[in-house]
Amino acid sequence: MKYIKYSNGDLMPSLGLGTWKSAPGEVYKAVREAIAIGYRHFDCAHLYNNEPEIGQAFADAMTAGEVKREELWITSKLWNNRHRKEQVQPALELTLKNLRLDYLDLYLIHWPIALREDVTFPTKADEMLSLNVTPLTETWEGMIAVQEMDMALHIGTSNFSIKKIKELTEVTGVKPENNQVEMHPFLQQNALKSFCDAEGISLTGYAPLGSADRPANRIMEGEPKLFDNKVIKDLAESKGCSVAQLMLAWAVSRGTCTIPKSVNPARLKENLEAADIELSEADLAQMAAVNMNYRYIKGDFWCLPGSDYTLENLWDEGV
Ligand SMILES: NC(=O)C1=CN([C@@H]2O[C@H](COP(=O)(O)OP(=O)(O)OC[C@H]3O[C@@H](n4cnc5c(N)ncnc54)[C@H](OP(=O)(O)O)[C@@H]3O)[C@@H](O)[C@H]2O)C=CC1
Ligand SMILES: O=C1CO[C@H](CO)[C@@H](O)[C@@H]1O
Repeated sequence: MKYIKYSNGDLMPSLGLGTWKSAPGEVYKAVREAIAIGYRHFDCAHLYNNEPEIGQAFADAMTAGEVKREELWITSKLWNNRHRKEQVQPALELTLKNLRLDYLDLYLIHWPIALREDVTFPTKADEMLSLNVTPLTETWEGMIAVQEMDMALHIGTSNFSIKKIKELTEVTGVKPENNQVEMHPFLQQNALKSFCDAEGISLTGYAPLGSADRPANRIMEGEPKLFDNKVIKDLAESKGCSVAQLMLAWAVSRGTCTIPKSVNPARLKENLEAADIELSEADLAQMAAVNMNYRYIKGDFWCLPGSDYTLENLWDEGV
């Protein structure tokens, strides 16, 4: 396993397990199996509605002596309807209770979007809060406070643009330590990566395999398919690995972290083993050429008519 080093020396395993869409009833088994075969990094979120079951799996694995808390890297995310400064601590307390933990390794602001407290997913503009009313810098101050209380050892953002990261840093003087964004061979995030590399901010890539199990209404007809790409397929064949493994090895080789989701024992193993596949400069150059800045999770679901959220001010620097 490769690791990403934080400024205090903490090490985040470069490959972790995603848990969005891992359904209650199956996520417990998946997490136990993952721990048993060597996963040590788990990506969670309040939104995923499965933190209690994941917490049970952590607790049982620790009781069984399979792993110690300090050997695990556990990330979770603040949902959009708890963006007021004073809401951050109670939101994190609930996540910690559900996950049966005393602290998180990393806590992220899930989206640069603010919602009314009683709304999980908005269907109309008046369920959203303008960033002029609930600015991201206010949410970030709440995140800084929970880090100071050691409830989260590290804090960061998700789905944040360069512009929004700069704004947080300029206003509060505290830089996010990690930004989690969609990233895979079709969306290589080169500008964001150069910025984060220069600033010492680690990047985690979500949907590293293209998120084929996302809700059907989020799948565009005719969208490009990573698993059908000839360059990726040929290179995987020449390396003697699967297409999924090549994409994960690519993410790890370029110094980013990747969090593929699976609830299938064979694929859990296949994905974990990808972290140890070495790619040459020539392999990386071939993969670089596959980029098409294609985003599967478009964020258009936030852009409700009458709200002040648009795709332009969500992504700032473009897709
Ligand atoms: N911060 C954010 O806004 C977001 C964060 N995320 C995080 O990122 C994680 C990963 O992204 P996600 O959207 O789940 O999508 P992924 O790109 O990880 O794809 C998951 C799909 O790929 C399948 N799969 C897994 N391994 C393989 C393999 N080796 N070969 C072929 N198919 C495979 C899974 O099926 P099966 O389970 O049956 O193996 C599932 O259908 C999430 O689970 C979540 O933790 C995701 C989206 C947004
Ligand atoms: O992590 C996530 C999973 O899916 C959600 C959408 O349905 C996203 O909002 C979110 O970022």
